[in-house]
Amino acid sequence: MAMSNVGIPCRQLYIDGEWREPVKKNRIPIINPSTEEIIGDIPAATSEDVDIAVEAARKALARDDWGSTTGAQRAKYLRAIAAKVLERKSELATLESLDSGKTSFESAADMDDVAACFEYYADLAEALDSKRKTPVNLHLDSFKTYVLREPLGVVGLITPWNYPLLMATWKVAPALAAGCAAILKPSELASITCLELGEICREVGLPPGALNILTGWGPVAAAPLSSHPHVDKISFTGSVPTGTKIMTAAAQLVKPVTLELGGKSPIVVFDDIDNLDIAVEWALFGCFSNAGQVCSATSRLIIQESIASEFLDRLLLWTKNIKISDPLEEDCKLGPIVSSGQYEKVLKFISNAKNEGATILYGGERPEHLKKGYYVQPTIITDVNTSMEIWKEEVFGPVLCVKTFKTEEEAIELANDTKYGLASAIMSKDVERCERFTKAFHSGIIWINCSQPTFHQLPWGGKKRSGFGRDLGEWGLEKYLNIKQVTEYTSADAWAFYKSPSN
Ligand SMILES: NC(=O)C1=CN([C@@H]2O[C@H](COP(=O)(O)OP(=O)(O)OC[C@H]3O[C@@H](n4cnc5c(N)ncnc54)[C@H](O)[C@@H]3O)[C@@H](O)[C@H]2O)C=CC1
Ligand code: BAL
Ligand code: NA
Repeated sequence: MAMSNVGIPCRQLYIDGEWREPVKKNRIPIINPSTEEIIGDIPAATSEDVDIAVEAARKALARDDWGSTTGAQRAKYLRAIAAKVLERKSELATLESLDSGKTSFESAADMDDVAACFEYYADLAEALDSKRKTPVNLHLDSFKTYVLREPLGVVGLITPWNYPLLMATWKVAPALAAGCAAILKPSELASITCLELGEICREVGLPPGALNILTGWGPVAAAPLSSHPHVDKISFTGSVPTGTKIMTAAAQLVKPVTLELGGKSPIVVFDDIDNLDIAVEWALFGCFSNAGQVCSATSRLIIQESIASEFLDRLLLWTKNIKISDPLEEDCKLGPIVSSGQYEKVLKFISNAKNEGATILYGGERPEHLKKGYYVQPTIITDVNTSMEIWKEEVFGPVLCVKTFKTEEEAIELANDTKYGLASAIMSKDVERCERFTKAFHSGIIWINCSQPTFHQLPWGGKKRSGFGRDLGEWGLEKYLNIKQVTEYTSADAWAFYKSPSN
């Protein structure tokens, strides 16, 4: 097994620019999914800590050192954070792998993306200064009007474990760029790197309270954010049931939410593709990267009947070639599932599929050479029908289900046959067909001749049960801004709607 000499830092909650022990002093063990061993612990916040953090955030907004900053000043903090992430890249990537089971390659790529995302929102923060006040010309002599873009206020950012620091960054970077004060609640299954973000913020001198980081159990440490009267918005990435709870709690206060939830995304492969292996690799990457724990994973392969048999043969060869190992081992391409709970859940999906009559073409079990750790073989399931659970529900593991089609109409019907609407992919060399599918797919993200490449300049989010609102790009910044109209009466004349008593 690959050994790591990176120590797990022991941290407290990051509140008001300092490390603070949680009021109830509880901690949660950190489990390395590759060894099943406890490798440290994280603080477990409760509603008492949430109250303290919200108060710190409110004070930060009221103080000049954060509340009156220009975008250019905030950009300096964001760039300093990006630089520190890169400085600590190798250590942070190892911590991410130890905590979540991500392969070292994927963790390192995440850290690059984290730094690039902070840099990107630094640019947008600077650009905000010239857009902060936009005059609107009504062509009236008696009125002067303009629109202000202001920070929305205190925002609660609740994030998952599949890309722990990256998903946090997708929310933290734009929230800080906008000038909000934020409370980040990462997943209890993988919080280490998010706590290190606290240390980085402390080191770069981010004003106290601008970002607070509370680790802990969702219902205890995150739910109070959704129902807190002084939290102005929730941005969430995670499961549909939790998203529903957050929206329900927030609705009581008419608090805006952004929800980035699950998916069961299709990848449609046509027989006109030039190169089978290239398409096979995208299908593989689309469902097995990050061990399939990707909200946008293209976990339904919809393949044209005429090439199905040849395609599946190649897919099988490529799948057998995937190195499954401790995520820190060189060339590892598939690490463990994040936790025992998620591991059991994935295996249950596979056994349910079998019981419902599907065929496990490959995988479906623990790899023989790995006796410990939450490892699942990359799994390909055929003989699937559209009423089966495996066709309908998000697995969040390396499990691909396959269906064939004959006509374009059938393909699009199968692709959209889902309650989710996050992403859709098409593989075809017919440009017009790709355009037709781009229009016909019911989702927020379309991939043409690829699956999963994600760029922080582009909007990220879905429709239907995959949620609403967008992370990333300029859309990811807008949602942390309050749009305020200002209307000034500039005439010296009376308004003269009422009859003046002095006449
Ligand atoms: N869209 C995505 O990227 C993700 C989807 N999922 C889906 O969710 C399934 C379950 O994974 P979980 O870790 O249990 O997801 P989850 O949705 O429960 O967890 C995500 C975040 O929500 C928090 N949370 C939990 N209960 C909460 C509550 N009542 N109020 C506010 N926040 C709460 C958690 O602490 C965590 O920070 C996965 O199998 C997968 O299908 C999970 C992670 C990411
Ligand atoms: N590609 C990362 C997006 C996600 O799984 O949330
Ligand atoms: Na962990």
